[in-house]
Amino acid sequence: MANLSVNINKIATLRNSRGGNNPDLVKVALDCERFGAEGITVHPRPDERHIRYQDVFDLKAVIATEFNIEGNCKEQKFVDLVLANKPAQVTLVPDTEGQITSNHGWDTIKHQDYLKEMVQLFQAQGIRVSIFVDPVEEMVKAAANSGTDRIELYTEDYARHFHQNREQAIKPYIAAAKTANTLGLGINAGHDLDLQNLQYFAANIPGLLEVSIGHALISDALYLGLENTIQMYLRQLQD
Ligand SMILES: CC(=O)[C@@H](O)[C@H](O)COP(=O)(O)O
Ligand SMILES: NCC(=O)COP(=O)(O)O
Repeated sequence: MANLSVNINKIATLRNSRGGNNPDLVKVALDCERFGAEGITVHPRPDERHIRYQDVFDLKAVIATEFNIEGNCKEQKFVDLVLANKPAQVTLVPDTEGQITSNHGWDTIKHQDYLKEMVQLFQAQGIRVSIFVDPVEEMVKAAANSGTDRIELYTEDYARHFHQNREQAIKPYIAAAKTANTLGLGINAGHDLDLQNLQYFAANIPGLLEVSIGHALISDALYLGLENTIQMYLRQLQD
C-alpha cells in the first residue's frame, strides 16, 4: 500500500490571506498525522505565497511522520532551507518564475550533470532525493543516472484525461513505473490526484510507494471534515 503524504500548502494560503495564524499550519500538520497521514509535504516557493521559510523550521520541529519538502533547487535559498532542516525527503521540482503551480517535470537528460550534483549534495546529508518527472521513459532512465533514490511522477496529465479514458490516461505512467522498477528507483506520484482518480492509479502503478496530495484533499475537507477526508483517501490506497 502506498503512503499518503498530505500537502498543506493550501492551509498556508488560507492563513496568509488574513495575516494572522488562523488556521494554524503546525496544528493542522499534527492533526493530519493524528488522522492517519503517513507524511507531510510542503512546497515553499520564493514568493512565500503559501508556505513560508519559517514554517519549514516550525514543522520540522514537531512532525513525527515523513517530512517531504518540494521545490526548486535552482534557488539557493531553497537548498539552504533543505540542508538546514534535513527532512526525510526532498523532491526536486523544476519550477519556473511566475508559475501558478507545478506544470512540468525535469528534463533529466539536459540537466543530467546538475541533477547528479544536487542529488549528491542532499544524499550526503542523509536526505532521500526524489526527482519530479513527466511519465516519459527516457526521462526516468536519465533520472536513474543522476543517482536519485526516487522519482515523483507528475500526474496532472493522468488526472486531466482520467474521466475520458482512464486506460489510455494511465498507460504512460505504467510504462514509466515499469522502467523505474527495473532501474531500482522508488516511485512517488502527485498533482491533481483526488478521490475519483486515486484508487485506479494506485491499483495499477507497480511499486508505487507514496502519493502527495494537497489541493483536492484540502478542498474535500471543507465538506467532509479533515479526519474523515484523510480516512477516505487512505481507503483509496488500500490494496
Ligand atoms: C510538485 C507538485 O505537483 C505540487 O507540489 C504542486 O506543485 C503544489 O504546489 P502549489 O500548492 O503551489 O500549487
Ligand atoms: N507533489 C504533489 C503534491 O504535493 C500535491 O499536489 P496537488 O494535490 O496539490 O495537486
